[in-house]
Amino acid sequence: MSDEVGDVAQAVSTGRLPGWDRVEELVQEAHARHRDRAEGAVADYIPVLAEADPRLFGVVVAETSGDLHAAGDADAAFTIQSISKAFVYALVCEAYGHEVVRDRVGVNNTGLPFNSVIAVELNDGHPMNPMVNAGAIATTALLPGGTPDEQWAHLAAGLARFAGRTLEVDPVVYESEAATNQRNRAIARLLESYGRIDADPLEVVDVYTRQCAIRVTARDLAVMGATLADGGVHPVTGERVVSAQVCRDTLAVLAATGMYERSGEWLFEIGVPAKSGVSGGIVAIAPGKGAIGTFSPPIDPAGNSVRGRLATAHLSRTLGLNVFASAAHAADRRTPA
Ligand SMILES: NC(=O)CC[C@H](N)C(=O)O
Repeated sequence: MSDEVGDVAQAVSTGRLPGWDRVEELVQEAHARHRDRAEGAVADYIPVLAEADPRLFGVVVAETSGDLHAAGDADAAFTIQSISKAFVYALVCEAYGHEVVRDRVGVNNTGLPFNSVIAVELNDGHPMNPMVNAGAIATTALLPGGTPDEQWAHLAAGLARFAGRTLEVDPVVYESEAATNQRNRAIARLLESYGRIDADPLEVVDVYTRQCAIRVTARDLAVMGATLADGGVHPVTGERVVSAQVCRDTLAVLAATGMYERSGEWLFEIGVPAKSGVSGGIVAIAPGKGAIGTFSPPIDPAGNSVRGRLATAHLSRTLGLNVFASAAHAADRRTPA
């Protein structure tokens, strides 16, 4: 029996996975083991992101009980970037429900980079995937509100409920991206040309650019993710942010598409739904248990933080978070020792 399968067997009899008794130590270990990794490069296509300190590295686990465990630069602020897509998606699902969002935005991986224009063309203008730019822009366009300001207010209030605190926009990152986001504007115009966006595309891109510039910490990401893990109830404030069904739908989409064209590899190796952003954040969600928030600016070619991936993999393995591990356990029970 493999260690992991053995851990799950023990968990079934004790009600708690063994790693959780050492969670504090394991978070420190995940940080210490990967602190000195030098692979990856800081994103520079948004000019100001290139100034990020590549040594920053924070790791936080938030349990659905509200207990938090942090190591390293857990409170360093950075812009949420694409991780906003997961939480805005949840807000839009909450407003319109499963069918509407599935039909308008889609739930499949495009298999192409997050800012691909070809992906839109290949699918008759259907964005397909809410976790890449085209789909996220189409999702933001659906936010409740009659004006961009009202839509922004809905978005900002929703993300604040996920975080349990008010989140600010980083004006420098917002300006830097707003001045250089011609590609996202082109994607929005393309969606418009296919009749996939009803609102003014440039106004939608402005709200989208602002949502990407919201400042968070690894601690915020862990807590926001733990709210999804907890069926939509914030583990610290106790507030219901979205319904349990919305969490289920959002986690399914993250599993399929949250790590861009590496989503399959991520699920295969690490086994938890997750979302990353180009500034170096990752949130990984263990349904019913909690979430891991990591931050470290150097990213791989797909746009996923290198140290964040390694730390999340370590914690998923040692805490027994892989959502498919119970299948291994079921098989093991039927195999005579
Ligand atoms: N992958 C990302 O984090 C991309 C977000 C970035 N704001 C963009 O639209 O290009």
